[in-house]
Amino acid sequence: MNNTIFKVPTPVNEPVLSYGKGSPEKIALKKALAEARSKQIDVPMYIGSEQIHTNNKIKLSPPHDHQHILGYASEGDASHVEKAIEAALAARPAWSALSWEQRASIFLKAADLLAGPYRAKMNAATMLGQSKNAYQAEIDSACELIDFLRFNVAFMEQVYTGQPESVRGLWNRVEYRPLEGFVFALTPFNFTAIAGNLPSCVAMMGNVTVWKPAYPQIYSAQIIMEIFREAGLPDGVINLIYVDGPTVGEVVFKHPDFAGIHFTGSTKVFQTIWKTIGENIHLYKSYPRIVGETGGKDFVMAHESADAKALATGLVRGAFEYQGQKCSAASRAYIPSNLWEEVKGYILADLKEIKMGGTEDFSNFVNAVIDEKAFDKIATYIDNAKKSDKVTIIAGGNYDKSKGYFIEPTILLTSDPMYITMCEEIFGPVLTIYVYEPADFEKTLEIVNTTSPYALTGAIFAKDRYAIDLATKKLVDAAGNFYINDKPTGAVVGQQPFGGARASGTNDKAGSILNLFRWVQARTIKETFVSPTDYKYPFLGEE
Ligand SMILES: NC(=O)c1ccc[n+]([C@@H]2O[C@H](COP(=O)([O-])OP(=O)(O)OC[C@H]3O[C@@H](n4cnc5c(N)ncnc54)[C@H](O)[C@@H]3O)[C@@H](O)[C@H]2O)c1
Ligand SMILES: N[C@@H](CCC=O)C(=O)O
Repeated sequence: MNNTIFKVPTPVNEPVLSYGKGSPEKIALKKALAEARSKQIDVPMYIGSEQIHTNNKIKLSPPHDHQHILGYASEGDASHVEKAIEAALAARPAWSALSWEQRASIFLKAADLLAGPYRAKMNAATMLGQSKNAYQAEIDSACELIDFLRFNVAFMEQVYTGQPESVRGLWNRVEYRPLEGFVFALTPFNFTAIAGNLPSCVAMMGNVTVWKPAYPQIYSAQIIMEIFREAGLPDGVINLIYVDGPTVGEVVFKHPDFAGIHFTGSTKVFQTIWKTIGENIHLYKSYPRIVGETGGKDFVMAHESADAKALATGLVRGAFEYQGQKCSAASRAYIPSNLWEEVKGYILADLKEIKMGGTEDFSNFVNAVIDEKAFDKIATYIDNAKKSDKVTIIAGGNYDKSKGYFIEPTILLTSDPMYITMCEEIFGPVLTIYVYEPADFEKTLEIVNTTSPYALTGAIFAKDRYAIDLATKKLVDAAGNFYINDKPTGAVVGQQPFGGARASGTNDKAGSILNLFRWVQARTIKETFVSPTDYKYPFLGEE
C-alpha cells in the first residue's frame, strides 16, 4: 500500500553532445548509421499486445538517397484503427488506476534509455529516415525527446499537487482524472521529439492513445515504441498504427469514446479535423479536447541599430537548418536599407561555405527535403519567383531530385512585402527578404503583423532598447514565441514553452504544464466534516 506523496527528480535539460572528431558519440553514431544502412527492417504496427504485419508495404528510404531501401512498414486499414481503439479502451481501466508515480517511472526510464543505449540508434534513424544532420538529430531525437519525457513528469507532479482552498469545517480537493475515452495522437514528419511527445504526455496523465505518425517518420517512430516497451509501458496504452490520415479520421472522429486529439502538423489538416469534430459533436460522450500546433510564416524583423553579423547568422541558421522544415523557420525577413549590403555580404559568405548532401557525411550542413511532394511544391515557388518581376534571386535557386530531394538554400529579394513567399508557408529552404527604409520601422512592424494568418515565431534584432520595446508591443499577437536578438527557432523544453496563436494553433505550449492540463478531467470533491442538520437560516422566524 502506498501512503507516500513522492517527489519526482528535478529535471535538467539533456546536454547536447558535440560529435567532435574522435568523440565516443561520433564513433557510436557512425556505427549505428552503418548498421542501419546494411539491412532492411520490417516494421509492424503495435496494437495491444500484437505486432501486426500486413501485405501492404510502405517503403522506407532516406530522402537524400531515395533509391536505397531501409525497410518496409506494414500499412493498415480502417479495421486496424478500430482494433487500436478497442485495445486502448481495454487497457484503460488498469492504466488509469495505476499509481501516478508508476507511470512517471516508466517515462523516466524511457528518457534514460534514450539518453544512453538508444541514443545513437535513434539519431541514426532520424538522420536516415528524415534526412536530419547529426547536430539537428541530436537536438531533436535525443535531447528534446528526453527533455519532454523528464520535464513532463515534473509538470505532472505539479498538476497533481494543485489544490483549492478549504475553509474551516470542510476539505476541498481536486482530483485530476484522465479523460473518459481514448486520445488520438496525430504527429508530423519533421520532429522525432514531437512524435514521441504527443502520445506519451497524454499517456503519462493516465490516458490511453492511438498514435498515427506521418509516414516519413515511421523509421524513427518504431524506435520510440521500442523504447516505451522496454521501459515497461503496458500493452494497449499507446497503439501505433500506419494508416493513411483520412481513413483513420473516418473511424476515430465518429467514435463515441473519442476524447481528444493531440495534433501537430499543417494548418489545413487541423482545420479540416476541427470542422469534422464539430460536425460529429453529437456522437461523442464528452466534448473532445482539441489541441493542435500548426503552421507558421515566421519573421525576422531588424532595426537599423541591429548587429549585422548576428542578424546574418540568425537568418542563415533560422532559415536553413533542417532545410527550413521547422514550423519555426525564418522564412520572411525585413531588413533596413542601412544594413542590407553588409548583411547580404555575411549571408552570401556563409552560403558559399555551406555544403549540401547526405546526412552520413557530417560535413554537410544542408540535407534533403522530406519527399518528392515537398520537393515539387518548393521548386514551384522557386520557379514562380524566377518569373516574377518583383523578385531577384540572390542565392540558390537550383534543385535536383535525381539521387535525393535536394534544394539549394535560396534567398529571394522582393520589392513587394506582400509577395506570395512573404505570406505562405513553404516549409523548405527558401527565405524571402524585404528591404525597408529605416524611417519606416513602425510602418514595417504593422506589415509584419498583418502579412500572414499565422502567429508562431518571430524575432526582432536591435540594439536600441526603444526599438525592442516598440516591436515587442506592436507584435504582441504576431508570435507565440518571440525572440530578441536571436533566431526564431530552437525552443528548448522547460526554457521556451513552444506554440503559436492565430492560425498557428491552440497555443497549448508543448512541453509545459499548460499542455498537460488539457489531458485531465478535474473532479472537485467537497467533504463536509460536520454536516448541517437544520435547514433554517439563523434569522428565520424573525421579522
Ligand atoms: N507548431 C508546431 O509546433 C509544429 C511543429 C512541427 C510541424 N508543424 C507543422 O507541420 C507541418 C509539416 O508536417 P507534416 O507535413 O507532417 O504535416 P501534415 O499536416 O501534412 O501531417 C500531419 C499528420 O496529419 C496526417 N494527415 C494528413 N492529412 C490528414 C487528414 N486529411 N486526416 C487525418 N490526418 C491527416 C499526416 O499523415 C500526419 O500524420 C507544417 O505545416 C509545420 O509548420 C508545426
Ligand atoms: N520547436 C521547434 C520547432 C518545431 C516545429 O517544427 C523550434 O523551436 O524550432
